[in-house]
Amino acid sequence: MELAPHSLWYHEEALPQTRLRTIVRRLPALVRTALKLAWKASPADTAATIGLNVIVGLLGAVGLLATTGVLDALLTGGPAPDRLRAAMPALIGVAAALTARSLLQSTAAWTQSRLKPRVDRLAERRLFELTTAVALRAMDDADFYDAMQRARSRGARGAALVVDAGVGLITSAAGIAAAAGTLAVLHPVLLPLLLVSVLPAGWATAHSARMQYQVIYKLSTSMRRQWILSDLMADRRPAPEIRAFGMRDFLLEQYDDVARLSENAHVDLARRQALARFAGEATNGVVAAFVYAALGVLLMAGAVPLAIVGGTVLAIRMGRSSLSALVGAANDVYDEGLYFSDYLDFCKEAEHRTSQHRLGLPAPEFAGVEVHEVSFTYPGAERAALRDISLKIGKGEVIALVGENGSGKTTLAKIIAGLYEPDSGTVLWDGAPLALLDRDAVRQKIAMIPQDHTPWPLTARQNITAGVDIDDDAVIGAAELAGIHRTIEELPEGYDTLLDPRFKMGHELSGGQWQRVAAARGFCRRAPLLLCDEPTSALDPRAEHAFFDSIRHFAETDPAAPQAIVLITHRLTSVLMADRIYVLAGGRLAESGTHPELMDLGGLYASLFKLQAEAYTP
Ligand SMILES: Nc1ncnc2c1ncn2[C@@H]1O[C@H](COP(=O)(O)OP(=O)(O)OP(=O)(O)O)[C@@H](O)[C@H]1O
Repeated sequence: MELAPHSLWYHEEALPQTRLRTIVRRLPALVRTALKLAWKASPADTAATIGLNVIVGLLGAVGLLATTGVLDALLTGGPAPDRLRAAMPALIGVAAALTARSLLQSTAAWTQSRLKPRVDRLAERRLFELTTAVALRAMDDADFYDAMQRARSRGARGAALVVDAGVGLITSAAGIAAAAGTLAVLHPVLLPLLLVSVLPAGWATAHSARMQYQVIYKLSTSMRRQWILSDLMADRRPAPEIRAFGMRDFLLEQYDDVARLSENAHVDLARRQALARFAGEATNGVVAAFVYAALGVLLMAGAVPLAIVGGTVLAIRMGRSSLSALVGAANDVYDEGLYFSDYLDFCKEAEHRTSQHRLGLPAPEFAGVEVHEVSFTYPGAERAALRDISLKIGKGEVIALVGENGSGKTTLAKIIAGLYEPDSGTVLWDGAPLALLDRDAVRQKIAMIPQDHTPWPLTARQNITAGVDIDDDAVIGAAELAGIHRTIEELPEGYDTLLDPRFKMGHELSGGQWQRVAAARGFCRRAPLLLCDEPTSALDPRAEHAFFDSIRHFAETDPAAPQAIVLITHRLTSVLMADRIYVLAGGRLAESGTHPELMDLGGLYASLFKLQAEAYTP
């Protein structure tokens, strides 16, 4: 399979939200949102950081005015000792203002650096609250996946960086206000000149940030693919297959393809950014020279008294550095704001895709599930995975879903479990439409042994309880039922053994053993409806037989046993005892009935069954 056409991994479309004007308009809202997040993370540190930085700015003005006072006293006529004596109070003022400024600056830096990890954690936590709650369908949507990747890789970190830049913006604004106040007293005409002098560099940095964001946006799919390939090449699970199939060169080629795309885009970006910087710096130098020349002319023309000259120069320098800091901070807010906007947009979209159905609760007694004319198509898929499916699962029944690969069995099970919402048709739980019920309450009534179970990097016990508070007896009971109790007991730390060899003391299980752990996780739930999606595909025949025997025994004897079981399997001998068998073909319901009825029908089921039976006949 060829996986590398660039159009698949590279977004060519325009990025309207990166226009400078749009972003400048969004700046206040971005800073406000980031500061709200900072406040939530730590009100004390946020208040201290902003308050201290504003005071630092004001102390700068006090220092400037005091310096002008010192110069004024020193440059006035009279004997030197008298001038020095007259300058003393202002000199003490300068020293006090500078010392207090430095101390407060260090304290502000400390409180600000305490904020960052807190905001980081809060933003990331929010992201994962949403990624674990969005409707499963969103996870199949490539656009949503890209947005999630952008929010994860840069966006969440952007929150703390926007907070930092926002604080920088406030700090430099306070510095400018201080310098502007001082300049207004000394010579106000210099202020607009200063503003003009920093604009070229400001434009250059904002422009290059925008170019960088555009490249990262366009590369987001290719970067995601690059990470996936990097993970595959440096992970232990695919390692045997890579070697056995000699896939190394092929994978490296695939990697080169996307990595080179990224490399070329970044090299080109570096060139364009350098050009923008050169242009900005060159213009900036010319404008700065003009500003100082204008000041020189004013001084020579005697427009400003000599005593004010020193203070004016210092105020210009302070104003200029504060303005550069302001442009820098605004640029950082803009730069990080682009990523933070991605994060905020993703959170909004994810909230939108998180369905909260809280209109009612499913009845405490399980009465049954009815699927009525359900159709479903995966996002971006051309063909429907399910078309007009209707079936019933009654209390006390074992229902089997069979059919060839891709016929829609797993999709149907996920719809019954409420993991996907059908495009049309309804699923009725105890007579009530699933869409109107409280999702969490419904999910507590369902246990699932999925086909694609996850080997969680947790202990054996946690792999079975899946985070639910369940007593040891129930855990052991479920493990016994799944036939994995003895294996777990023999592990070095028993149920407390970490099941992941990537960590020290971690232990690996075989494929069949993992499947039994997944089954134990399903049994442990003690839910009225148990959905088993090929629960024995990795088990040997003896184990498979024992597995179904123990489920039957469990269902007949244990009050905590499921009241209905849906079994998906390709081993048709396992469904002989089912109360009803539904046969799917190409997403449609082809046949239904008991085993004898379907055999009499002589249709798809009968032919599949005979085919399997023949395979065991010499
Ligand atoms: N996440 C997905 N996104 C898009 N299409 C999907 C997704 N999962 C399954 N499909 C498609 O939906 C159809 C039904 O798949 P499903 O997994 O339900 O079949 P199945 O009967 O369980 O197959 P198998 O016996 O191989 O497990 C298939 O054509 C498959 O390609």
